[in-house]
Amino acid sequence: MLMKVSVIQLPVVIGDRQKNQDTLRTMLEKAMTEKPDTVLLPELWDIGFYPRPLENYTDEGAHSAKELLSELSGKYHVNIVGGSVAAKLGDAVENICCVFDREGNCIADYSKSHLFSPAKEHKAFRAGDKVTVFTLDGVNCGVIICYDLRFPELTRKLALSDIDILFIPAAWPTVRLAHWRLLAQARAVENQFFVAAANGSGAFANGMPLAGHSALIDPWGEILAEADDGSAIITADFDLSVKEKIRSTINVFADRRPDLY
Ligand SMILES: NC(=O)CCC(=O)C(=O)O
Repeated sequence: MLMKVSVIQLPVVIGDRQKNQDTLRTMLEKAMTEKPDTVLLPELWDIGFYPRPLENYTDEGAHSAKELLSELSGKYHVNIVGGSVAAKLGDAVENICCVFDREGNCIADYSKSHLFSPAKEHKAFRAGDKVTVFTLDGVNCGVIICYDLRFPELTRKLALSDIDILFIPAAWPTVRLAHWRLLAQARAVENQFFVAAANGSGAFANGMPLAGHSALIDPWGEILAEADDGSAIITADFDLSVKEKIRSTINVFADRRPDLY
C-alpha cells in the first residue's frame, strides 16, 4: 500500500494569521497538483513561534484553524495533519495539532506535551497529557510536535501502538539544524516507521531564523525528499510494505528487553 505525503513548508509571518492562512490556501492549491493523500503543516503555522503577548494571538477553541482546515480538506478531498495552532481552551492555551480526514472531519487532536522551556513556552502554554494515534485511509499514524522529538520515550510509545507514519510539525531554528535532521532520522530508524517532518521557513518571533529542511524519511532512515530553507512543498510516496520487510530482517520489536528498561 502507498500513501503519498506532502509537506508544506510555509514561510510563516509572525503574528499575521490572515496572511499565513492566505499563504496556506495558495500553497495547498499548488501542492494538490502532485495529488497527495495527506498533507502536513508546520508548528504554529498561522502565527509563528510565538508572538507576545500570546493572549493577543490565540485562536479560541482553534475555531479559525478548524474552519479553514475542514473546508480545505473537504474541498481537495485530502487528509490534513494540521501542524499546530495556539488554541485557547478555557483559561489556558495549548499548542494543538488537529487532524482532518478527506471529508473535512476533525478526527483527532494532540497537544504538545514537552514545552520548549528555553523559549519560556511552558509559561505561555499548557502541556498536553495524552498520546494520540489516529487512522488515515486505514493507515495507523501518530503525531508529536517539535521539541517532543527530543524525547524518544514518547515516540516509542506511539511505535508500540503499531503506527506506520509519524508526523512531526515543528518550528526548529537553523542553529540546531543538525539535531533536527539527526533526531528525525533516528526516530525513523529506531522505530522502523516512516517520518514526515514539517518545519517552517522564516524566523522565530525573536528573529532567530527557522531551519526549513522539512523532510520525508523512510524506515531505513533514507531521506526521500528534503526542502532547503525557503518556502517549499515536498512530496514522496511512502511504500508501507517496506516497514514489514525491514522488521522481518531486523526485528527490534521482538528483540527488545522491556524486563530491563
Ligand atoms: N518549537 C520548539 O519546540 C523548538 C525546539 C527546538 O528548537 C529544539 O528542541 O532545539
